[in-house]
Parts: sequence; C-alpha cells; structure tokens
Amino acid sequence: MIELQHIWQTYPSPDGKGTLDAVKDVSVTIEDGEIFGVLGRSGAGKSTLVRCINLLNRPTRGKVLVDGQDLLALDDAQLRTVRHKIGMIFQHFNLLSSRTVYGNVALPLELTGMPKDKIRQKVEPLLKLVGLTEHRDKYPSQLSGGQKQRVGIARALANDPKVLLSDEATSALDPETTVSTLALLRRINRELGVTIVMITHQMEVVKQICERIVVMDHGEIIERGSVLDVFRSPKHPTTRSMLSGILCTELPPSVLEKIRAEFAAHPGQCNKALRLTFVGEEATQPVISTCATDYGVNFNILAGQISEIQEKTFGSLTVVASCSPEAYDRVHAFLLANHIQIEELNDAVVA
Ligand SMILES: Nc1ncnc2c1ncn2[C@@H]1O[C@H](COP(=O)(O)OP(=O)(O)OP(=O)(O)O)[C@@H](O)[C@H]1O
Repeated sequence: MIELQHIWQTYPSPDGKGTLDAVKDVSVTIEDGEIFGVLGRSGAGKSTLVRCINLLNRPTRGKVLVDGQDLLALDDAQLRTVRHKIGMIFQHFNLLSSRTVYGNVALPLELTGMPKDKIRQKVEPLLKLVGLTEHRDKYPSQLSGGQKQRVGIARALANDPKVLLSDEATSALDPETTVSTLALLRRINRELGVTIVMITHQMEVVKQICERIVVMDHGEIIERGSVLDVFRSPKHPTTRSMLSGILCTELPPSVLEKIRAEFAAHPGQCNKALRLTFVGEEATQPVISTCATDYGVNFNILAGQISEIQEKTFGSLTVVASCSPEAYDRVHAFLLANHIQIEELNDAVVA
C-alpha cells in the first residue's frame, strides 16, 4: 500500500521573487493491485505528487509510506532498494538511442551486477510479454512510438516492481496505439499483480483502465472516488468541464435552442430539461418508453453518448420531458428506482 500523507511541494516561483505551492496538503492512499488514476490539466501538480512515491521529488512537507516504510527516513542505499520495486514509464519513453531494444531492457539489470545469462533469462520473457521479441536487435530510431513505449514498459518491469508509475505514458501516442498500450498495462496489472499509478490528462485513459481516481487542480485534490462514481456525478466545475466530451455536461447552443423550442411547443405543461445518466444494463430504451406509455410523459431525446467504462455501459442522455407536474413526480421516482441519475438543467436553459 502507498500512503501519501499531507504532501506539500513548494518551488521557487517562475519570477524568482516568491514561492509556488505545486502540491498543497494532499493525502492519497493507493491499495495493492489497483490501477489508480491521477487526473488533471497541465500544471495541476500531478507529476510532482506522483514522483513523491519514489522520491524523484522530495516533498517539502508530508510523509511517504510504501508498505508502511517511511521513505523519507531511509538512507541512500535503502532508498535504492525500495526504488527497484517502483518502475516508471514516461511520455517520451526516455530510451537510450545507442542501445538496442534488448540493451535498453537489460540496462537496469546490468546496473545491479546481474550475470549475463541471468539477464537473458529475465529479458527474453519480458520482450515476449510486450510483443517485441522480433524487434530485439533494433534501435529506438527504428521503432514506432507504441513500440518504444513497450520497450519502456519492459524496462520498467525488469526489476520485478510491485508498483509501476506511468507519467502521461500514452500522451504522445495515437488513439489506436493508446488503446493497445493501455490493454497491455491492464494485462500486466492482472497477470503480474503490479499496482499501477497513471498520471494523465486524458479521459480516455481513465475510462479504459482506472478503478479509482483523484482529480487535481492547482495543487489540490478537487474530487476523488471510483471512476464510475466520478463520471456519474462529477461535482467540481473543472471535473465537469474535463468530462464534457463524455457526458455532454456543457450544453451546446444548438441543443439549448432545441430545448427552448420544446418548452415553447408545450405551453402550460411541466417542461423539464434533464440529463439522465445510467450505468450497466439499465439501458434507457425500455425505461424511456415506459415513461411515455405508462406515465403519459412526452420525452424528446436531444443529445446522447454511450461509452464503456470498466466493461460496463455508461450512458448520458439529454432529454426534455413534458407532462403534468403530478406525472413528472411519478416519473422522477420511477427513474430513480431504475438507478437512473437525474440532473435538472432548466437553470442552464434559462441562463
Ligand atoms: N522543478 C520545478 N521547479 C519549479 N517549478 C516546478 C518544478 N516542477 C514543477 N513545477 C511547477 O509546479 C506546477 C505543477 O507541475 P507538475 O509538472 O506537477 O504538473 P502536472 O499536473 O504534472 O502538469 P504537466 O502534465 O504539464 O507536467 C507547475 O506550475 C510547474 O510549473
């Protein structure tokens, strides 16, 4: 288990006149075997925080405990031993251009003084795991971005780490390569039991593999929870804005226009603009049609997104419901009973 307790990181400010708190009193616990996401925009403090886990950053204040061991209390030799158990991969791969694929993966083992035949016994299965056996003698310049990142992953696994820190590891990759790289990380997590900490600004990354996340903004944690819960009801405006592509959290002018037209088309009715969010098999179609047939509600679907999070369907629909106030109360209760989250958007339409 990794425990970051009340971490502060203070740097000299860019103008050199004062200080900048890049991380402000952040506490996070990461359980063994999970895939944990640290999400936020550029400059939020994600890398600064996560690099405290292997003390690439020494926090100005706070405690870093890995399996109960206080890293800040260790001497250099003890810290080196702990760091062997924490691998790291980077956005720009950080490979040595003068070494082959094999040579890059072997490097951390050579540094421990391991004999050559033992190194081969370790490196060859790793190259197989990341699908690079046939590229073992190539140099980084002869590889695609996705292949380079696979070398980085194999190298990070060479010392059998318990934890893998991934600092924007897919940010430089195209969408397809991102998907396959994340699938590889998930396999590593499941098959080798490695705890993975993902630093990312990409919702797709979080959506595809993270189980729990924290969202950072200006050095602070503004939201935390399971990915499903945060996606279902993001509370902080920054989270909502980061999720807007997936959740339609911001209503585009064309949808606002349609909502206003719907309201005008049903004068004297209870008109509600709603965002309905659902997870799993409570697919809305039967529910929506039940609302129409059993409760006499006129539903007009104006926008929608269905995606997959942790192998579960996750959907968000923007609708206008027009009916009597009594019918609306009944429908509201019916939707909640069917595990559909309801957010009323009338204020946004009026604003
Ligand atoms: N070594 C440093 N010295 C001074 N300021 C720093 C240093 N490292 C980071 N910062 C500042 O701390 C803040 C947080 O940076 P950090 O790299 O942790 O953010 P991030 O969320 O990881 O963003 P990015 O993805 O852009 O790296 C930024 O304002 C950055 O300029």
